[in-house]
Amino acid sequence: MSYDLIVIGSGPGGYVCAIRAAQLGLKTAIVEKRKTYGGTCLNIGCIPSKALLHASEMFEEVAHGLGKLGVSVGKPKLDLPAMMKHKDDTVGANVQGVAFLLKKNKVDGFIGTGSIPAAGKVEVTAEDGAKQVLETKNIVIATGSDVAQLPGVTIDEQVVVSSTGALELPKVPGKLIVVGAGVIGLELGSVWRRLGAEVTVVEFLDRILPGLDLETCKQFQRLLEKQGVKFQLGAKVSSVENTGKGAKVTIEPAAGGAASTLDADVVLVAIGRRPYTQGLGLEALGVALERGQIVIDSHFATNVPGVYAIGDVVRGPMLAHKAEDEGIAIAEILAGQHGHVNYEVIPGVVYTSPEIACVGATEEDLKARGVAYKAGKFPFTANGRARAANHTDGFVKVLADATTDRVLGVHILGHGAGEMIAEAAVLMEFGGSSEDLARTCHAHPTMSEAVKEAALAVEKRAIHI
Ligand SMILES: NC(=O)c1ccc[n+]([C@@H]2O[C@H](COP(=O)([O-])OP(=O)(O)OC[C@H]3O[C@@H](n4cnc5c(N)ncnc54)[C@H](O)[C@@H]3O)[C@@H](O)[C@H]2O)c1
Repeated sequence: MSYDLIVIGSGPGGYVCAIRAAQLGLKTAIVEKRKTYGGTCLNIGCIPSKALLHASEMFEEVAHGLGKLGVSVGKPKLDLPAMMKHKDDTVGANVQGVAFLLKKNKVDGFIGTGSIPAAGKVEVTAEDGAKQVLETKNIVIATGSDVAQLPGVTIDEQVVVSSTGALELPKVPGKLIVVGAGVIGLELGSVWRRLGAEVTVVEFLDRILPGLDLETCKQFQRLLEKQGVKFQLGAKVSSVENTGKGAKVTIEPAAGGAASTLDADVVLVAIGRRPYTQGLGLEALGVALERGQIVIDSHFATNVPGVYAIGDVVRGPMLAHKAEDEGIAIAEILAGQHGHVNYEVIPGVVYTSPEIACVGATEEDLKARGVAYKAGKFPFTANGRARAANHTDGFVKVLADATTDRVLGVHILGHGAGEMIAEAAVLMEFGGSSEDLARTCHAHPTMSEAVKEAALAVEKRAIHI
């Protein structure tokens, strides 16, 4: 049998691509190395981390947040195995959901490692070594990314862990050192800090969350410090000595100077992720790579006819929803339609407490590009619903083109920011202005009124401040 499309990798990019292709009538198969579908995101990334982030936030809320609301429940007790079961059940339900969807859409699933011996052929090697070769017109590589390693440091997932091990710790570490103040470090650092660990984040740069709006990140860092997270910025972790029971972490000032050491029970290495292309046979096939990424054109095509790539293995942010949109776009292109991704409007969310959510340009981006802009800001302290819910930390910032008023970026620090950012993404997708946002009726009382007020503030006419 010959397929129209074989997708290698069943993460959010791959499985969404396969489903969309099948919807459009392409005979589609998907190849997955893990025993379950869903890739890093569903199995060991976005979904399990959100289960632990939610559960640990509830734990902290009960411990510190309810008294002020007049709800007295005494000191909460942590049942870590139950919390882990909630996480595992969440993952289980999600991966089964994907298996159901693939079956419903008549996508053939092959469990095994996929490689490409030649254009038009995908070899699947099962766990027991059995091989089969499938024929196909098109191949989409959606093999995602893997943890970036710190040179000379071995991740044993017990003492020195990646995000995978940090989702599975059998007990709360006394001292947790997080290497890297990126999204993973701050999300998983938050989980274990809330459950009782003393958390120190060591970051090479002089700021946290590189790439996100600086003002938002500075205020966020202050909030994390108030929560008890310690930061060493401008500091590079140069080595980690694993003693079996704990670790000694050597830190050097990024600007040079004398090294110091910190002791930890667990060290989380969260210094980024790298495209995962090993074992696909890309070198022999002649697929062009650049800095580990598969090179594609604007239609996701590699230099080898019939071979395409999407998601974390190609350029752009390593985000599940970016991969999903690329998966849909390439499926539509292969079905003869005009699939497209608007890279200007890809939201990003950091699922901490409070959350950070953003879409579009930062102030730093606009300054670097020499774009004249107006900024409107509105704090949650001035929002009635935020006060009622005791969620007054943070603000909304709307950045609009000074000449056309078109919204170029929205940045939110606050409870539920990840949900609130969606209206900004829709507005920007339609090329909306701050005036459009300001004149859109927002329900009262809601946190999202702060988005409208920030839009009003662009023209200095916010009402509630
Ligand atoms: N909520 C989300 O959207 C989400 C959640 C998890 C992961 N992700 C994605 O996964 C990818 C990986 O996340 P991440 O947090 O590992 O990486 P990251 O690239 O976001 O951050 C890594 C940080 O580590 C620092 N660093 C590097 N080497 C260092 C060293 N030796 N010592 C000290 N600091 C060092 C870097 O300066 C950087 O700030 C990212 O692309 C991220 O977008 C997204």
